[in-house]
Amino acid sequence: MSENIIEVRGLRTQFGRHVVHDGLDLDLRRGEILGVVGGSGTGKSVLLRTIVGLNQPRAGTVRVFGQDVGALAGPAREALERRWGVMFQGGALFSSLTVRENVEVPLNAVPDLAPEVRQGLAELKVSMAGLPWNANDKYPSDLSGGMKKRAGLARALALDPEILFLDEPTAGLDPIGADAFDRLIVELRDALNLSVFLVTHDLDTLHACCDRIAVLAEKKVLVSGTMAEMLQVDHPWVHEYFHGPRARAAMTTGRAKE
Ligand SMILES: Nc1ncnc2c1ncn2[C@@H]1O[C@H](COP(=O)(O)OP(=O)(O)OP(=O)(O)O)[C@@H](O)[C@H]1O
Repeated sequence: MSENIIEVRGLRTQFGRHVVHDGLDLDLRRGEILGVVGGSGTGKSVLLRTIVGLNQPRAGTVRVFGQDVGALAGPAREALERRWGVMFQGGALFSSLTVRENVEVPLNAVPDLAPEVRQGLAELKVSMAGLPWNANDKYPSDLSGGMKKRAGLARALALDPEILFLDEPTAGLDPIGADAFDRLIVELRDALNLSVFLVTHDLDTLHACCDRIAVLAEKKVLVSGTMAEMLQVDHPWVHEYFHGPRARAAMTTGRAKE
């Protein structure tokens, strides 16, 4: 079995009196694409943000590459953070910067990088994310939703991460755009040896991309496993999710064949 590169144990997160996670355990294995699903508000995005250290848990540990994220500070924490890239919902781009400049932002942290090298690296990532050359000089307001997501992906790839976190990458895309994005995720994983933590509601993405699925419910990861294993789970929400009409459509037709 592959090594766990993320291990979340006994995680508790809460905002005021609202407990989002309680006793949550989760693993991400090296090289896999893990789909994280769950009803609205079950804490998928909060889990992503907690793993990357943007949200402070009340209890539990998050270990990435064997290191306790919460216990690291300063240069050690920055070095760990350079090993992952995050694509937030909607791309979370700086509106006053062009696409290339957005992708250059993480590269600014690399010491002694000549401006033309930084620019060239940013352009390479823009192209790897499947954007045309002329997208480099565009501002986020000039981009379609799908292009914004690709620009966000390019920025997440800027520092050659080993782990890619994707928050609802296909939300709001048309079926053809979403299918292309699914294929891009798999191609990038294969080409760059990435491990991918992918928050999604998209059943087609689960079928097309994910090696394993983790279901968030009842404040924890209720079950995790392959799609075949999910289909055997008889918890009411899990059963409805994986056997409902949309699930049947995703299983029998798939977006690519629509
Ligand atoms: N900064 C915050 N302050 C207070 N509450 C928050 C904060 N961030 C998230 N929450 C709450 O935590 C819960 C989980 O939010 P989260 O965005 O993780 O859900 P989700 O599973 O990603 O939902 P969706 O599928 O709708 O995007 C929600 O009830 C949300 O309102």
